[in-house]
Amino acid sequence: MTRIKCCGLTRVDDVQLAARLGADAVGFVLTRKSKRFVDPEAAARLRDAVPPFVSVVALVMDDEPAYVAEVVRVLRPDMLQFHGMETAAQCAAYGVRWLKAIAMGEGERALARLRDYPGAAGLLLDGHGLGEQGGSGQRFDWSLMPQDLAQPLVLAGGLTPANVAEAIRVARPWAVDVSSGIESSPGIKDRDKMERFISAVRAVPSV
Ligand SMILES: O=C(O)c1ccccc1NCC(=O)[C@H](O)[C@H](O)COP(=O)(O)O
Repeated sequence: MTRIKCCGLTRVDDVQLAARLGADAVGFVLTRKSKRFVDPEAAARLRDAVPPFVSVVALVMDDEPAYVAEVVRVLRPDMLQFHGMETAAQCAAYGVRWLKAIAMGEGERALARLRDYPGAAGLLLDGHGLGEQGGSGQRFDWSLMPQDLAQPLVLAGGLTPANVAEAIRVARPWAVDVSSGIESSPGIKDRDKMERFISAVRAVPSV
């Protein structure tokens, strides 16, 4: 069964809907560089709407260590997701399990970076280019998804209700991550798109 993370949520209703529909994780974007930014206190209020057994992921991107520490203290996320140029040592500095996003926009050249984060709980392969932001709906060549890494891989970037089943068949990820593909505008999730996305993932037979 492919796990599902819905990212970039900013509203309690969207958090509750994602959980009700069966999302395994919800992501809050804590970096001020994002159109989906929520501050640590607002994210903590969203967290209070997350039921048991649904994971809370806090996304940061080249943010100051003191700010990331504040995010950890106020939000108490289950996991941090680093979306910038952070090193493995920087990601590991907070005593919280972490994911590292790898910018796959450069194609095959990006694959070398997958070996740089042995301590990550998982690697999230996203369609943006190095130094660019995620959450932009850019996809990459799914056939580049490695099948021989020990760490769980999360497929992200440009996934939609219409393409996610094919993406899973090609890339065979541990989990999928979606943001703009289930939105009506940045940070505002669309009920129908979210329902169709999660149904499409669940309809793919397990391998
Ligand atoms: O969502 C943002 O605005 C954002 C800003 C800066 C860094 C990362 C950001 N988002 C990452 C994600 O939401 C997802 O991990 C992923 O990129 C999927 O996005 P999408 O292609 O829109 O489905």
